[in-house]
Amino acid sequence: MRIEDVYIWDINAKWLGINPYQLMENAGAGVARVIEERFGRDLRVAVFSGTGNNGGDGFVAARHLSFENDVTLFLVGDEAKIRSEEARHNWEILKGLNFVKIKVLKDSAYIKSLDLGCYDVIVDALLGAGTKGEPREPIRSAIEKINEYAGKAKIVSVDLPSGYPSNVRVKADFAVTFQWDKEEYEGFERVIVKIGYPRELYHLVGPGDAKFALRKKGEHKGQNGKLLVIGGSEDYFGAPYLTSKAAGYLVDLVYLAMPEYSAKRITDPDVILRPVEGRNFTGEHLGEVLKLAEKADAVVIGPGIGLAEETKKFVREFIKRCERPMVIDADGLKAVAEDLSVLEGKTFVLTPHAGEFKVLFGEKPEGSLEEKAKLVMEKAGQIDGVVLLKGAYDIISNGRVWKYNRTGNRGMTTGGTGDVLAGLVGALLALGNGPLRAASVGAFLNGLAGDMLKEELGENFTALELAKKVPVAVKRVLEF
Ligand SMILES: NC(=O)C1=CN([C@@H]2O[C@H](COP(=O)(O)OP(=O)(O)OC[C@H]3O[C@@H](n4cnc5c(N)ncnc54)[C@H](O)[C@@H]3O)[C@@H](O)[C@H]2O)[C@H](O)CC1
Ligand SMILES: [K+]
Repeated sequence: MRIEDVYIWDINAKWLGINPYQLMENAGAGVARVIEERFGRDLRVAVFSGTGNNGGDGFVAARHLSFENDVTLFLVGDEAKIRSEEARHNWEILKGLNFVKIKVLKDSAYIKSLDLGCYDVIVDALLGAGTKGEPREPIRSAIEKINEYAGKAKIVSVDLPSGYPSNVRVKADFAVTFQWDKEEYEGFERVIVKIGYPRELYHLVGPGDAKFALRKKGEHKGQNGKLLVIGGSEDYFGAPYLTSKAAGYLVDLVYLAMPEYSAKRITDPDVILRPVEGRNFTGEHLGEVLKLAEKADAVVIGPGIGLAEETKKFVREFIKRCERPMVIDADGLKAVAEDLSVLEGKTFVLTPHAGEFKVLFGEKPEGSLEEKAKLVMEKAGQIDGVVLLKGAYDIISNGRVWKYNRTGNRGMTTGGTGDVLAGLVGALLALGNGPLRAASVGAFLNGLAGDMLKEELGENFTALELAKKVPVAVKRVLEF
């Protein structure tokens, strides 16, 4: 688990109804419990809190410790800067207590002259996962002051030693970190306390994942993703259009390569058409379409592309030569099913429904969510890529972990929602997300748009309406 997962889990926990106050209470209580387990009671404790949630954990720990210990809380910084509701809530409680002494150290002048010689334990709740760069004043002076007592007082850091990973960091005896160890942490002992996360959070895709996936990379045109959609045939033009329309809400530029025979049916200015000669894709189009892919950040291939032998060969040849992350969807999956080796060394997401999964891997996913997830994980591992199995609960795996998405409703069975999904996954790849996150968040947004449509129209809506609902779903996520 990485530090970034902390924020994703917190948002997803909130989405499950676990509020940040509970997490902070459990975090602070955990710190207090470990301190008393390790050092006993009747301690003289100095808690140093910053103005972020790391400090908030310190407020909670100070309150819990005050029950059987002598506690002084040093707020380092301006109390007006205490940011989150849950930290402020715990600060206000502390200010109302006589049995916790509070000293506000607004700037480093007050810190340099501090004498901490009388304390048995010093709690470092200055900086945590929200640290950016070298510690700035007055936090920096507080870190240096605490370090004067390393080896004399016991020093316990909340979540991580403040200042980590810079060299100006608290010399803690250990850190009490939350729920799980983080792969970025090293060089200090960690004691892990759980703060109430359910197992669900390992697997459930939520607004936390989506918020991270939707971060815009740059301000200039084209920096926020360019997607190439390859699809359409003499029989279908709607599918690749839906894919392109949906993607257009997330990335700057969408190019749609399709046979000119059906391309003339597309008049939407949001989609940049790149028609190819004839009625279906064939090997003769390979060179020009690979060139188009070079100018894109990601590719979706398959929607409405048809099952002509020549076309399936084109699809396999294209995949073999394409150097961009790809979504392979719909008829493209059937082309790939005939020779999975074309996927070797590629970055890709396959987006089968149960029937296409069977065509690809020879067995239909059956049984409980976990049983299906294990099968998806096994197959994704075999082809070393990401498989998004669409269903009432979408299941996503990269062969090592598995996620599931539970947004969406029966209205999504209408034709074309898979095309919309492929567009969202492709767009998220083009925004720079890895295939697991792109597939997971694509499924989440697709279903969320469907749920928002259902609120308005009931369960009868078209895929084009679904595509047009994407920006509202994105807005809902960013406001969460
Ligand atoms: N799920 C969990 O693990 C939980 C963790 N909790 C605690 O929350 C902190 C993260 O809180 P956050 O507010 O995001 O950030 P910090 O408190 O770490 O710091 C932000 C604070 O500090 C200022 N700041 C940032 N960088 C610097 C710097 N280099 N120098 C000086 N000041 C800096 C910034 O302006 C903010 O004011 C996590 O570590 C846990 O302790 C939750 O309480 C419970 C769930
Ligand atoms: K800390």
